[in-house]
Amino acid sequence: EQRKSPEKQWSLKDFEIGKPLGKGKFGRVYVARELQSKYIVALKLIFKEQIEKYKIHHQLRREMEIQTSLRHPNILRLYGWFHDDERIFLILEYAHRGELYRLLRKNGHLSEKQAATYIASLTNALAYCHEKHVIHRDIKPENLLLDHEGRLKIADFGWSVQSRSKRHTMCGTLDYLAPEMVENKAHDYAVDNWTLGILCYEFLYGAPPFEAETQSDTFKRIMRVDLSFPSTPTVSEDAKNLILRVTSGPGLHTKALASEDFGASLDNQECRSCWYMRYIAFLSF
Ligand SMILES: COCCOc1ccc2cc1OCC(=O)N(C)CCCNCc1c[nH]c3ncnc(c13)N2
Repeated sequence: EQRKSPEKQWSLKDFEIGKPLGKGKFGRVYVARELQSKYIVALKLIFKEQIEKYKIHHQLRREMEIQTSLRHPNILRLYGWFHDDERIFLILEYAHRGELYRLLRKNGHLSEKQAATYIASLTNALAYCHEKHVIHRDIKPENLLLDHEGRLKIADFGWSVQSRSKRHTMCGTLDYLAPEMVENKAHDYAVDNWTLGILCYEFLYGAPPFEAETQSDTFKRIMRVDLSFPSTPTVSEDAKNLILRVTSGPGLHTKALASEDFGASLDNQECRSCWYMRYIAFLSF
């Protein structure tokens, strides 16, 4: 019978390390070339002592299992991993044009067409994740990358969870968190939908809608959904309606969550959430 080839055991000697691509909370990312195939990848190095110190074994293992299982054009591939005495190495798809964040900061804000393209890619990637019961929970511009064709890739599923029930873990930077997250309440797929609205606002205006001097002020603004549209740059009514509709989104889902048969409703919740996401994708063209 066809024998499955044993998983190749990679090691550092299989790669030639290139320039650093950036430094994250738990590790650095480098461009690298696999010597045999000459294939260009990104290598993320995470020091084991950091994993011990921040006790992120489970989170990292869950993230690696999730990202390895996901296959979508807008989700950065995790091809495999290996480790030596002090480091873990993630072998990742390389995004040649780097972080969307830099493009946003360089241009100040994006055109509606560009914003709509990225939001549609994000929506499709998140709808795919939700169909596989994965909630990302930490979508922010730093984790959005662009490949050599300018196609959006979501990286860093550090806070993602395989979810069949309510989640209670507090995570993510405050700016992008939905009300039920900042209230540390049970949350579900809708939190990623909410973040789409926040990102859409940031793509079009150059800053997230609830930015404030202090975290507690941002917290209050999120809870009040205290969102307003500056007079410049000029943004179409359709785009504003999309943002308003999605940031009122948690209300829709929260009603379903509040119902005592939450578990049962989860299935329609999922299909509602996926329907909702596809609807957003349709709207954002
Ligand atoms: C536990 O970790 C899970 C995987 O997390 C990541 C995978 C790939 C990443 C970044 C990831 O996490 C975020 C992070 O480390 N930074 C914000 C610093 C580096 C920014 N990368 C910039 C970059 C430029 N071209 C790239 N092509 C592929 N991957 C890249 C980059 N970065």
